[in-house]
Amino acid sequence: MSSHALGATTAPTTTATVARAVNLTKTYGTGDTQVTALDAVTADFARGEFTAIMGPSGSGKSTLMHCLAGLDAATSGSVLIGDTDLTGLSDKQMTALRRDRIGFVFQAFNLVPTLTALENITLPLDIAGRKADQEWLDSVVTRLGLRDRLDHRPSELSGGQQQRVACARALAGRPEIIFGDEPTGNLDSHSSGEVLSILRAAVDEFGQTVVIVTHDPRAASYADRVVFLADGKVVDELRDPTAESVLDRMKRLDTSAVPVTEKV
Ligand SMILES: Nc1ncnc2c1ncn2[C@@H]1O[C@H](COP(=O)(O)OP(=O)(O)OP(=O)(O)O)[C@@H](O)[C@H]1O
Repeated sequence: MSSHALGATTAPTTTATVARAVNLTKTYGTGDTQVTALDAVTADFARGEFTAIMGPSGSGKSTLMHCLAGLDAATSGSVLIGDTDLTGLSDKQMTALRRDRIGFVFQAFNLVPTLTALENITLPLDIAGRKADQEWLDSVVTRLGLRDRLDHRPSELSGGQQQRVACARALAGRPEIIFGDEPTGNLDSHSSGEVLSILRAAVDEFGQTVVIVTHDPRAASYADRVVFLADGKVVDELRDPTAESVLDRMKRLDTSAVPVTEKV
């Protein structure tokens, strides 16, 4: 690993908060069928921190992540990535922001089947017309154990290897923040552990900021902080989680819990 990569900070902005949701509300539908997916959520995500978002099914986890990542627009409230308020950005500006400043890891890997692992990793940079920082790319590929897999197509890789390629793709452009929507949802426990260790290392060794949605207390235990949602509200937060402490909070998570948005 090059000293270039170790301890590198990647975010060009000056604030310690990389992503911020302020009073974020998202409703679907109207009238009797209206659903409030997010109910005035305020949450900060600090640079160099790994956060897991948890909560019962339907509590708004994916909606929150999609709004934070500029994949979905909130009904009211705002989202900031660094110093940029996403509210009011044009589609073109939003596309450029997602491409240049955000990395994604999805449950379904989302690799292009006809491209090699290396071509998949550099695809977002190629589309953006940006040249890969070769030293950075080398350290990411080595750290993720993909050096001898770069010529393989996704169908020639295991699920865990495919997700490692997706992690490398997310890291390649040195984004300000990486979002993972159940990134281990399709993996066995061994491959899950590998991918989570990589996301952990991205924070510890590369200075990245990572936010994942997960249902798995063991996955959440890799994070520095767990934010719990229920009924579209932030209802709890846990620092330095263990699988046991997360499971315990999940059991106690009651939809009537008092929101503690001010803590987040
Ligand atoms: N496109 C949509 N149209 C209507 N309602 C939606 C839509 N997307 C989400 N919802 C509703 O918003 C609420 C929050 O959904 P969301 O997917 O964010 O929850 P979640 O916590 O991620 O759930 P899960 O753990 O099951 O994935 C749910 O009641 C859901 O039914």
